[in-house]
Amino acid sequence: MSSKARVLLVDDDVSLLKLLTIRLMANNYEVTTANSALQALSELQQQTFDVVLTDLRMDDIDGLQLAEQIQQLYPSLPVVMMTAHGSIPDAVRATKQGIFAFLTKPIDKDELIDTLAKAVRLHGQGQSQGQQASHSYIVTRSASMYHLLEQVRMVGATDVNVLISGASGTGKELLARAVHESSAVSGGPFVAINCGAVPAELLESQLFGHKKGSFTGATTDHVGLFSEAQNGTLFLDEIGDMPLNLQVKLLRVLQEKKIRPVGHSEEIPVNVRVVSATHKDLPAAIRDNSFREDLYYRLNVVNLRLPALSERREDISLLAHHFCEQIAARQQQGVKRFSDDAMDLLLRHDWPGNIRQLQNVVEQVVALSPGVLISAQQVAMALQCELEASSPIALNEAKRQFERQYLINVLKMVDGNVAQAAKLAKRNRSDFYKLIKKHDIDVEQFSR
Ligand SMILES: Nc1ncnc2c1ncn2[C@@H]1O[C@H](COP(=O)(O)OP(=O)(O)OP(=O)(O)O)[C@@H](O)[C@H]1O
Repeated sequence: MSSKARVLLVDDDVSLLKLLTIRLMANNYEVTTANSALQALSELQQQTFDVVLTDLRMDDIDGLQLAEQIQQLYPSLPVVMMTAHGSIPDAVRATKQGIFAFLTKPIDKDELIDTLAKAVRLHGQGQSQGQQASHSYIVTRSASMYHLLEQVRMVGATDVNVLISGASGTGKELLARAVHESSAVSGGPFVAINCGAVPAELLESQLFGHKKGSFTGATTDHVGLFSEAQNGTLFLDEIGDMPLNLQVKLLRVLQEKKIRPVGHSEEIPVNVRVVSATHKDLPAAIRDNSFREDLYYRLNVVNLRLPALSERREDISLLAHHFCEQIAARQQQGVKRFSDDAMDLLLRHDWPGNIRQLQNVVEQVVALSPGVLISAQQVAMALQCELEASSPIALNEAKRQFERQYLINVLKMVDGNVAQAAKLAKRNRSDFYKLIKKHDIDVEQFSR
């Protein structure tokens, strides 16, 4: 993203727009112009800004009404108002409305630059309207997310365990990082594990470590993730998938703040903040006895619920633009933009896969758009592909995919040693070889 502060300049006097643009660009601002309040509101949907500089008197919607809208939609975005000489009553009204400052025309160059610099610095510490200073990587303009980030800031000051709930792709890992960043252990490591993606029999050693020779495949000592996260945060994603026997062990670790690596006789003290997340309904899992109630209360001292993207539609355009900027920065290209029709399609979509799905769609359309402007047709095609990709697959195909992933996970754990992998999977070696062959897996890639 650009390091220049971004100004949205609004005036229906085109010659003044030109003059101020030159002045601001000469002072290292990135300027976008709008010759009406309506155009300004449309720019605000497409892009992020650090400050809005607007004229008071305009034809359709005047500067005060525009400021009112901005305050409702982007409460942290400062507005600086330009007024004609003599219109002080309006200007006073403007200050009362919480407008950052007013400048009297003809605009004094030094006062202009000075005021804008203060606005950018003081309001949002240089963050754009979609972001909050302390969580600059969480892009949002939604009131419910601001509320959530405020809760993150508050729990950050404590050392309580936090459970994040939310559908897949809503940003649970990002929020867990935000908890870590705002905590007293932010200088320590942030270590994440997806409890659902590791075979149950290996999860214990992944978490607590093991001693060489403590089980088949344990060819070296292994430092577990709790030790890796010492004096930092351990993020247990998909905690609802943790097997019951391990839930008991985890509960003990949380109570006693000590771990016992597999095969070790001694316990090791640990100082780790645990943040966990799930897309499952844990109270329902407690009712059907697949999740322990005592562990639930230990983990869920504070619950942070991430809303689905469809519950914060005001974030769609902002996130879409944010992802375009990320791609541009990564590929060192100019930023592509959505046509109005294309944005309309994004705004009307339901996003069952949430932000991750939006990110995929933006990646696709940016890659396939020949010009700077992304068309509605391209968005429609990408959404159709996503729909096809997310339609349920046949049971046989699902089994095949699971089996393949299982084999890969087990082989990874034992650095590609087929004999050990076969033992872990409780299969004889030749059966295991047949499975590897069936799935066309290259074992070599797992050996160190
Ligand atoms: N508010 C946000 N601002 C910017 N990027 C976001 C935001 N929320 C999510 N993302 C991005 O969307 C992607 C998905 O987010 P993340 O992995 O945190 O979701 P998740 O809920 O943990 O997903 P899953 O349940 O599939 O593990 C990531 O690339 C993340 O960086």
